[in-house]
Amino acid sequence: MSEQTADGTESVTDGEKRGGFPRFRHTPAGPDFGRFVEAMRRLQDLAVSTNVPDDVLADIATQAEELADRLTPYEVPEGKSPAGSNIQLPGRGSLLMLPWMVEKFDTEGVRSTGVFRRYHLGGNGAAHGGVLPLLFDDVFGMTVHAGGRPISRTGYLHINYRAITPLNTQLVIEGKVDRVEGRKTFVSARLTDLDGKLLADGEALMIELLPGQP
Ligand SMILES: CCCCCCCCCCCCCC(=O)SCCNC(=O)CCNC(=O)[C@H](O)C(C)(C)COP(=O)(O)OP(=O)(O)OC[C@H]1O[C@@H](n2cnc3c(N)ncnc32)[C@H](O)[C@@H]1OP(=O)(O)O
Repeated sequence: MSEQTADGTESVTDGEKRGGFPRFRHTPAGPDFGRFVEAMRRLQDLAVSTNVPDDVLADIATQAEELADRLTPYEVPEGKSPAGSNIQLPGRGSLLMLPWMVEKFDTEGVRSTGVFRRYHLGGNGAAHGGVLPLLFDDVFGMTVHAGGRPISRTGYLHINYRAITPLNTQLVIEGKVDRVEGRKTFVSARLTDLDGKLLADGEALMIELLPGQP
């Protein structure tokens, strides 16, 4: 059973095993949303890879402020933006997520492919170590969802960095459910290059939320 709330989400009763999570409706991305997100990603890449003369930067900063001012009137609550729920877009349309494409999403697991970009640089051409847990955690969340398990939160996340993760190189991550024990879903994933070389692997415990848990 669920109830409609004022902001259009549905609050869900205990029996639906969603903890305190509201049920959000999918917000479809319009025809230019993917283009917008990719343009923002280019800006992120350039923001960390350019050294702009002061006089030019003053003008660019003004333009960036103007762009933010144009977007501000359209702010919406969590779950009401196209960002995050459009699986046909890189990173499901979320600027936070790696711009990877989901190629497989079913009870056997999740497979996603893509590249780490300049924005994700750690040092000496390799991806920042902190970006990999973001990728793994998101794949684990999708793996739980694709596996038909209830809304869960990450209890722990363990990553083994097996080799340097290169930028601008097509890579693959595959996640699967290993076992289920009551509220606990144990998941694992492997990040490889297209030749199958293992770059990182990880495992996590995803815990089903109890009624009312945030
Ligand atoms: C197209 C659309 C697709 C959309 C896809 C969506 C993708 C979204 C992707 C986003 C995904 C992002 C996801 C995110 O990033 S979620 C954000 C990161 N995670 C959190 O913020 C979680 C914070 N923690 C909590 O909220 C609570 O601790 C929870 C709710 C998780 C459990 O607190 P609760 O009080 O309810 O439970 P419990 O403490 O009785 O424990 C229960 C059981 O678990 C065992 N246990 C607990 N912790 C550990 C541990 N560290 N190692 C080993 N075991 C552990 C414990 O022993 C017990 O076992 P047992 O005694 O029963 O055997």
